[in-house]
Amino acid sequence: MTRTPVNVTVTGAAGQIGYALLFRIASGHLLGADVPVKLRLLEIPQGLKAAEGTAMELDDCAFPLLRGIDISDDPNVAFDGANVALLVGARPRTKGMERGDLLEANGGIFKPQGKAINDHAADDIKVLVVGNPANTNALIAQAAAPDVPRERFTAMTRLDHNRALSQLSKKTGAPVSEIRKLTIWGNHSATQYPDIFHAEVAGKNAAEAVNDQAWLADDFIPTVAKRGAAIIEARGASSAASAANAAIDHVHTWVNGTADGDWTSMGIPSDGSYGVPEGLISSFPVTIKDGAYEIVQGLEINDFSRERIDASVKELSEEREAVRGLGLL
Ligand SMILES: NC(=O)c1ccc[n+]([C@@H]2O[C@H](COP(=O)([O-])OP(=O)(O)OC[C@H]3O[C@@H](n4cnc5c(N)ncnc54)[C@H](O)[C@@H]3O)[C@@H](O)[C@H]2O)c1
Ligand SMILES: O=C(O)C[C@H](O)C(=O)O
Repeated sequence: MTRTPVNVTVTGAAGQIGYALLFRIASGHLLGADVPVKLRLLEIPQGLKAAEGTAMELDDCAFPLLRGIDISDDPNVAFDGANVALLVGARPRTKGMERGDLLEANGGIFKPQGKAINDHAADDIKVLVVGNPANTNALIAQAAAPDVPRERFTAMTRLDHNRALSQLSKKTGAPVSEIRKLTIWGNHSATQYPDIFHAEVAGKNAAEAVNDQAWLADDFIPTVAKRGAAIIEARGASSAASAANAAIDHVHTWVNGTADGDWTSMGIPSDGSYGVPEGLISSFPVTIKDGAYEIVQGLEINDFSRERIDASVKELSEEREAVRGLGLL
């Protein structure tokens, strides 16, 4: 049976994450080995030539699933008919820039993109925001798209989730495949809280298996939370292939579901669960079935976790207030 291609829009397509992402989307890793895709690349005018070069390389791969590539600097064109949107392009923080300036500059990107999604995307649109500050950029785009169900706007914390899996695997010696139910709570920032109290390593409670509070507080949590900065320090550029990989994982799991007995972490609009104020786009443990996610309910949150979740959520609330103050919500 011939399937209709899925339209996948990628913003910031000429950037370093874009370069690591597009080939994997075109080869079937995003949606599945039997799902044809059409790529819609959005760039700013200065990025168009490089995006065209990437498109030439995509052509040269002769990917059987790739049914077309369109390139534009107009969000209204790039999001037309989009089924999946990966919002990667963002304004990076530069020297001397205050947080308010950064939020304002990103408002200038994510507000018009949200409006273009509202006006032109397909009814089943799923949006993943990767560009930082990802959670609040997702909130800005969502606010500009009142006709799109709000749960379709998500922010990426899957890279943090994957980083936490890897660190826990190194500590316990168990392969990543034997670790389940890890959670990233809060913001994709240094305040995020990677939680192993409900995680399992080879079927045993992870916190009990580790049994090392000092490692948890002084090594694991800061290593995961500050990994982005450590990569920048080491590479001289922010994470790209691992970020692209996490974006693939995020959408693949959103479309295909979580495994039985496991969950994943996604930045999603809060429904008030776990004391996270309603509407904030915060990371939660989620299970996914038939393309719809649900927050895992009923987890007992100990004092150690509560304090850290609250700190990250406070930061998200402050970011929301700041963009409200800028008239972006
Ligand atoms: N959530 C996460 O886990 C995570 C991880 C890594 C990086 N990031 C973020 O992802 C973003 C992209 O990273 P990168 O390394 O690819 O950056 P990059 O600078 O290499 O590429 C960004 C691209 O976006 C383009 N761009 C800028 N404004 C645009 C707009 N309005 N429309 C379309 N394109 C636009 C630029 O021209 C550039 O080509 C950054 O904000 C980075 O901080 C997030
Ligand atoms: O781009 C950054 O500031 C870091 C990035 O969000 C990461 O977690 O690697």
